[in-house]
Amino acid sequence: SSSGLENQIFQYIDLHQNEFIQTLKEWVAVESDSIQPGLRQEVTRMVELTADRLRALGATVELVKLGSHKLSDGQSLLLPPLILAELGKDPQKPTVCFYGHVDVQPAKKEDGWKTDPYTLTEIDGNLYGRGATDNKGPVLAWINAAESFRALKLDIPVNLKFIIEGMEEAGSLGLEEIIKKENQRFFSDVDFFVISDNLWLSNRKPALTYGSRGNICFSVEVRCGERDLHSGSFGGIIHEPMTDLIALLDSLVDTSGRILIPGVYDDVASLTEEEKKLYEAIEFDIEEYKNNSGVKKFLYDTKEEILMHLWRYPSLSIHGIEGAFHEPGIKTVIPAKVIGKFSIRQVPHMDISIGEHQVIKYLEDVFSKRNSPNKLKVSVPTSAMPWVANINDPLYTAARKAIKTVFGQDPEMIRDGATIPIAQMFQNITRKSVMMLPVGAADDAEHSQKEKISRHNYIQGTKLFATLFLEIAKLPGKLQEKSNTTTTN
Ligand SMILES: NCC(=O)N[C@@H](Cc1c[nH]cn1)C(=O)O
Ligand SMILES: [Zn+2]
Ligand SMILES: [Zn+2]
Repeated sequence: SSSGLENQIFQYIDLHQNEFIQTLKEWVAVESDSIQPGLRQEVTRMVELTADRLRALGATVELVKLGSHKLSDGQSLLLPPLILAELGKDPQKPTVCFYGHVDVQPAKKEDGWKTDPYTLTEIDGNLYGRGATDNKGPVLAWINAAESFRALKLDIPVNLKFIIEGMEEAGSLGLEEIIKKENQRFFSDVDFFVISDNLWLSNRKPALTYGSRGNICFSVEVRCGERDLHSGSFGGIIHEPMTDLIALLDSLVDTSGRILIPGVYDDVASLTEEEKKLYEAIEFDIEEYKNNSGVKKFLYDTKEEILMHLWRYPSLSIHGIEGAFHEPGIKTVIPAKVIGKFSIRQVPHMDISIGEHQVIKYLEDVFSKRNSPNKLKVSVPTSAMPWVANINDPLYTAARKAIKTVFGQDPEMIRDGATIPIAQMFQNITRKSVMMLPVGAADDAEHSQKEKISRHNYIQGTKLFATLFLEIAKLPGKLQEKSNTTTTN
């Protein structure tokens, strides 16, 4: 149950919910798509808008330049700056660093959205819009939580730090270098890292996340010449790049979802009896999860198999083909250059560099058997490591308590099938505690045409973060440890 202080904060949050939603609407209106080069300025504008909001909160904000990156056509494009901000610097208080991203996946009304993706629209308690749950809503919920303390003239019981990026959906370009560089400076006094960039496993039951899969993204280019050709004048007498590419892509997974690249499963962590029991104990409604996807049948029928194939086994997905004719209608062309995009979600203890090598070698072998004179080029634009944390860490204890207070129930302890590149970077580079605390529900349709966050989850999420500040401040040991360090220094 909640304390008087918590009730005061909750009441403030409830009373101001429409203002919090209005800000989310302003953020969703910015088309901060980090994938399409033409929208890069909007991502930068979104980062600046976020910086303004943090300054209004009283935070000190640094905008760190990340340089530029090379596009597949050789052009170089400026990366949006990264935000490092801090609010409070009391050596007696623990320091919590929050990570979030304000870039979004691409979205167009024509993709099949019922509402305009960049106009946050409330229908039956759900707020639809690109970025509503991934990740603008959760970032704002954290800011709203801090703002509520300040508006009530209450002391925030923890020091807050923020790292907010604008390139997450494109693979967190430039991020790792900064974390390494700032480890001894900006991150040196951070005690806890909190990431809120994933979803619950259920539509209603809150969750706490202690692991995520990594990802290796591949680009497979097949080219026959400089320009597209008329399929009447050349069809039948040349080796077509698209035919080669489709054969390559078709060689990657079998109909049971098994990856066909030799060696890919070799290093995957073996399943212990103890781990097996974890899956049995989880509450997971297969029908609900299926409904959320809109798909009639999954590759697996049992809860245990489904969860293991999302969390602890690798998967391979084919995302698209650049250069392929994809518009409605007919265009009788032979594309001269096509680039297939696929990725492998990596799990502990797979090795990225071995994985890359195995995949490239396999594609070259398959291609060589086709006796095609076309040029094959395989590259790895981005990769990220999987992450698993220790759930006995005090940070998880604080979060469990906060969840119980706000939602009246214990969280499901889960891992995530998606990738948050920064999770493993934080853990590996800083050696501090890292936790993912989702506020969105399983039916939020991240990356899809019906992305939403419910009003309930957005507002309760704001309360959850405010409660987490209070719970972290109550953790034993930390204060003492900190004041000891201060005295000895
Ligand atoms: N909400 C997190 C998310 O969607 N992350 C992306 C990150 C990524 C991985 N490879 C390229 N981008 C994801 O697809 O998991
Ligand atoms: Zn995200
Ligand atoms: Zn995402």
